[in-house]
Formats: sequence, C-alpha cells, structure tokens
Amino acid sequence: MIKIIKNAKVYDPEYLGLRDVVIVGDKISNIGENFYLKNEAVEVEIIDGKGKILVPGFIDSHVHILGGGGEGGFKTRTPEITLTDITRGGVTTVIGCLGTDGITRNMVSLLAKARGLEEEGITTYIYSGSYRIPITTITGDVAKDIIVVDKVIGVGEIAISDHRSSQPTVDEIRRLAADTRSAGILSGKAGVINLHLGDGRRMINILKDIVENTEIPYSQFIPTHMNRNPYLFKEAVEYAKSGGFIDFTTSSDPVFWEEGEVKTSKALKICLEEGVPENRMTISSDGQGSLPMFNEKKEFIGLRVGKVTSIFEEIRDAVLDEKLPLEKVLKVVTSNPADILKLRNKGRIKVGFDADFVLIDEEKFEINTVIAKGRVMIRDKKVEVYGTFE
Ligand SMILES: CC(C)C[C@H](NC(=O)C[C@H](N)C(=O)O)C(=O)O
Ligand SMILES: [Zn+2]
Ligand SMILES: [Zn+2]
Repeated sequence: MIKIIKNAKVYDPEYLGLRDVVIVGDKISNIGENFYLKNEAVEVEIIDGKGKILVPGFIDSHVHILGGGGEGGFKTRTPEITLTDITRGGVTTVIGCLGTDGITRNMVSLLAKARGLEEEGITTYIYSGSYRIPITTITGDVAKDIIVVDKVIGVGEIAISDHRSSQPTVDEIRRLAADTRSAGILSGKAGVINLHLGDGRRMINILKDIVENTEIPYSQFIPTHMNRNPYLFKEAVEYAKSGGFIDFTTSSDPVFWEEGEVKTSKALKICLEEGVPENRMTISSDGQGSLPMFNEKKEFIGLRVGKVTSIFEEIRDAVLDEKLPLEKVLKVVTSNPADILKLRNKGRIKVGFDADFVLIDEEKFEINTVIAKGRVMIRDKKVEVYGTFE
C-alpha cells in the first residue's frame, strides 16, 4: 500500500515548508511537492494534510509499559499500559523500563510486553534493570543483555539520591557505566544508563564524579526527573551547559508544581534562555509509573499514575503558553532521543526513515492522526487500531 500525505506543513523537525510525503510500506520514500500517482495497478491512499502540521512520531524514552508503583504496598502497583495509552499521545516509539519494584515485575515480562506492543504496531525497546543495583537482567549479565537481546539498548532506571534507591556507590555506577558502554560499542547500541534522580541533596554528585574522573563520556548517561525540584533543576542547567544530557519528566500534577517541581514546558523555556544546547535535552513521560508522595518523615501519603499523553500536553504548553518555536520543542521528543539512544531510522522525517508521524491540527493544536511504521493508528482523532484487549 502506498500513502501520500499531501500539503502538510512539515517539520523534520526543522521546518521544511508545505510538502507531500510518500509512504511505501513502513518507510518514508519521498518528500516533495505536487506528488501524484497515476497508476491503476497500485492502490494509493491520500491523506489530506491541509491545515495540519506533520511531525515525526514522538519517542518516549521512559515508560513503565508493564506498570510500576507499589510504594504504598501491593494495592498500589500501577496497571500495565495499553496500545492506545501510547498512540493517542502521538508516541510511536517507547523505551520500556522497571522502577521501584524490580522484584514482582521482571525483565522477561518486560521483554514480553515490549514484544506485544511491537506486534500491535509501534516500535519498542527496553532498559535492563530497575531502581536497584545489583541489576535485574534477562541473561544474568548486563553486558550480555545489551549484546544479545535486540530490544535492550541500555540500563535503567537506576535510582540515585533517593530514599528508595539501593544507595549505590560511585564505584558501582562507574562499573555499570563501563559495562553498558563497552556492550553498546560491541553491539552498535547506545548502552546508556537512564538514571532516576530522587529528591536527595546529593543530586548528581556521583554522575559528575564519573564524567570528571574517568574516560566515560557524558553521552553514556541520561539523568531523568531533572525538573522534580528547583535545586535539582538548577543543577541540571549547569550540568547540561558543561556537556551533560538531561531529561525532564512530563507526567505530573498541580500538587507537585506547588511543591516546587519545574513544569516541563517552563523547564524547556528556561534552559533555552540559559543557553543550554538544544540537542542536550529530552522529555519523557514516566507513563504508567507511579508519582508517589511522601511526607517529611518519608511516609507514603498517596500516589498518582504517569500518563504518556502528558508528553504532548507539555509540547502544546511549550508552544502555546511559553511561545517556544515548535521546531526547537519537537527536537526534545524526536531527533534528540533518537540520536542519544542511537535509534536507527527514528526521530526524523527523512527518506529511508521509518514512517512514524503525528499530524497536528494547526488551528486547535491537537493531535489529529498518528501513523506508526506506515499504519494509521489514529485517524481524525478516532482510534483506528486498538490494542488486542481494548
Ligand atoms: C518524578 C516523580 C514525580 C515520579 C517518580 N516515578 C518513578 O520513578 C517511577 C515509580 N517509582 C515506579 O516505579 O513506578 C518517582 O517515584 O520519584
Ligand atoms: Zn524514576
Ligand atoms: Zn520511571
């Protein structure tokens, strides 16, 4: 089947102008103007892009696809994700991970869930591990996981500066980064460590120690939740300006903003104003992860569940409220994660790349159509492809 998306305003994520984009199978085959196919032998579907903005499908680099949570006991284990939890947010590629609970949830289940979502139509990868060191793996060895399991691209989310962490030493994180880096080099993968930052005052001291005192480069680490409180966010700006990569979590709640969390759309604006290089920032949802609340005695007082759809909400707020240019905002959820995570053929509208797209209604700035690997998942705001049990 050939599809032509006609006359859309295309951001690849740089703005290209009004273009037609031709999809053959699951790939982008042409980008240009006034494409027509006069050939009865081939069935062509025309998708009208008039009045719409065409952008690369979003990459959500931190999703608890198996569910997460548990910080309030068994009843607070959050639910597994469904396909449309992801696609209706314009996300076409997810990186799945475990979190606080790497015991009742395991790596084999995470891999099975990632494979299930891939069968349902989107692109998935996973991180080995959970909050805790020693790392929970598939093969029994972190480096072997990255080298032999196609979907494993690194390790995460490993908790530091958090009362729920395993209190890892700098040596443990350093050795882990050495293992993931060399396994990544041997397998052509990123081999990154996705680091969960808690509210602890030690912040990213371990990380700064490693990048300053070893040969391991900044690009090996993606510290996430860097907007969770004002002092960590201030550290994030300095760290990124000195060469580091930083990730902001979009799932949130007004309660957290009152407590000082820096809303992602505002975090992006401040970073750009402070001169943080555009390619150093990513945003991710923590979808299906728990957003637990603890009192000053670190007693659990409740939790909410992260949503993948919060990604687009923050993109929308960044453009409409913070008046940031769309092509800068798009990078943090398309070409930046694709480059940092070394996801081939992802994150850009380029010939030969995967046909992952979001068509945004320009007037209302809402998601209209979502295409994953050439398949229309959402059409005119209606779900066209449901998950198996939805
Ligand atoms: C950034 C804050 C608000 C949420 C953050 N979520 C996780 O790390 C995931 C969660 N623990 C799980 O395993 O499902 C947190 O708990 O600190
Ligand atoms: Zn986390
Ligand atoms: Zn998480």
